[in-house]
Amino acid sequence: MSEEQLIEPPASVDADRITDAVFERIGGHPEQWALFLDIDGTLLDLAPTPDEIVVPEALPDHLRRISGRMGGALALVTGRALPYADALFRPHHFPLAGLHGAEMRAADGRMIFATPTPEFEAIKAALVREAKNLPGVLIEDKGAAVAAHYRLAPQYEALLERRMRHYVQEAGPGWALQLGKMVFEIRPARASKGDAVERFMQEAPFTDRLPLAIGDDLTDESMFAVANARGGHSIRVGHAEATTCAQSRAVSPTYIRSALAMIAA
Ligand SMILES: O=P(O)(O)OC[C@H]1O[C@H](O[C@H]2O[C@H](CO)[C@@H](O)[C@H](O)[C@H]2O)[C@H](O)[C@@H](O)[C@@H]1O
Repeated sequence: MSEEQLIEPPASVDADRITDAVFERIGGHPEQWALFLDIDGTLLDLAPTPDEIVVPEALPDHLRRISGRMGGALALVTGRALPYADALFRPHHFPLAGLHGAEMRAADGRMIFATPTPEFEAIKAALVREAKNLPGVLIEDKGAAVAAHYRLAPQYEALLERRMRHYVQEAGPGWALQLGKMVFEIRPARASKGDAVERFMQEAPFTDRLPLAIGDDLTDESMFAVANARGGHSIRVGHAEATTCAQSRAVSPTYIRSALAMIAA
């Protein structure tokens, strides 16, 4: 047996082949598809802190061109706060769901806002105070959601999870704990990314199209389920070992960006 035969192909090879075929179908018939894109870890490489992400220069224009080819049926669906996510792709504005689906700007510009209650503001303040004693832990205040990041301080993962479970209970039934990549978040319980995709699909220009949902994290699983149920397709970006209901895989945001660049061209 040659050395080459001894090396196992990466698990993602077949999955990427399927993913290639999906992008080819969309490129060939953009009018039949609706595209739902997660941001961190899907369009953008993960960074050590939330504000250190880099938006590759060509990406906003590529998204704009694809959106044009798809008759506007491209939406961003993110855990970020809506204004933050929006600013990333300036000067373009796409239909957008923020805070894991709790706030939205529909294709016609209509807004759904999520407002923090005074009790939730108090919880955020307590969390900020507590994090001062946990060096490296970053608290991201997103208005009606809050994220506690431990990427720079993994030693606090267990402690932080306990504290976030405590705070979400204190916040009451209107709030939910969202696990993510080196982050614990408290977000409004009433909506998910799946709900957001479902809402977009009720309205033009998304109706009667096949949804393709692309994401990399637990929060994206609900939009994969909606895309699958509607006969579309779902792609999970990243390591093959994560359990997912996505129909195919892609290795990295770099892969996703180059596939999108091809459709844009
Ligand atoms: O739904 P997404 O668009 O994927 O947003 C999910 C969360 O992404 C951000 O945190 C993650 O990315 C950071 C930058 O790469 C990284 O430092 C962090 O460890 C990740 O968890 C964002 O800060 C959160 O608000 C989003 O909910």
